Amino acid sequence: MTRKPLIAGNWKMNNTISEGVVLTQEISNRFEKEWAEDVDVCICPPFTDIKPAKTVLDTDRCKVAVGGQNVYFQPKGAYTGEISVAMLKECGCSYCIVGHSERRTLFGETNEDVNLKAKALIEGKISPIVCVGESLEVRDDGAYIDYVCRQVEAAFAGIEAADAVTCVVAYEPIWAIGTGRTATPEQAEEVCAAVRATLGRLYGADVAEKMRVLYGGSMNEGNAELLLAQPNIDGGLIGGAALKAASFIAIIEAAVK
Ligand SMILES: O=C[C@H](O)COP(=O)(O)O
Repeated sequence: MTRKPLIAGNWKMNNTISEGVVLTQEISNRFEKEWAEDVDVCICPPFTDIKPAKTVLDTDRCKVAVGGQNVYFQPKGAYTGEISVAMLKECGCSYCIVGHSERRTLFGETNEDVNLKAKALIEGKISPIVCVGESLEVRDDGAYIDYVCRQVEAAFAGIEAADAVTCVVAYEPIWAIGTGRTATPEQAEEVCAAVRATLGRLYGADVAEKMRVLYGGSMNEGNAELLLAQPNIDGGLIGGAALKAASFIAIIEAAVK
């Protein structure tokens, strides 16, 4: 089956509102309307930039979606510094990243948190982009497939098939993030195929075949085409290369080919 690819740009903690508006405008100007038939595109700016970016895209009728980089699972209350699903929704978010390795390693996010966040997003009709991936230590130990598949199982615990199908999984080996050391297409495909097999065990092959599995980790305009040509890689979660309109657009073009 052919799955529509998703190219998601994770801006991380980059761009003030004014900088974010400029970048969004550049992306919007270069985004060809007909691409939207063949690829879904999303930008995930910092919280402060989401609404201004969405306004630019809406004004241009540009079919690039916006997403959050994180969310808290509680609906409201005394959770200083956190953002709810409803807040993301009102900013126009269609997607939200959960369990990014930077959240897991720098901010102590656990598999259980990721699961709760994914469930809250599903409830709010925002598609979670569930990030999984192993450290270099785990890879060198050789048990990386088991490790990643266990992260997938934990993230989807208690989520029904009808909801799982709205979710995206992003495989991001930590050793490839921001390092310029991309996984080879074969390395990325091996784990993305194992992720899909895990989804198949959880939900059956039909559901697993419909779900999108992305690769992330130093994807750029030079390596995107080969990575995206792999049968189990349905798009990319892009960090550094999403911060320049030209490179982000080149990756989108590689997905449309
Ligand atoms: O969310 C994006 C990933 O962490 C990849 O970042 P990167 O493309 O800068 O390696």
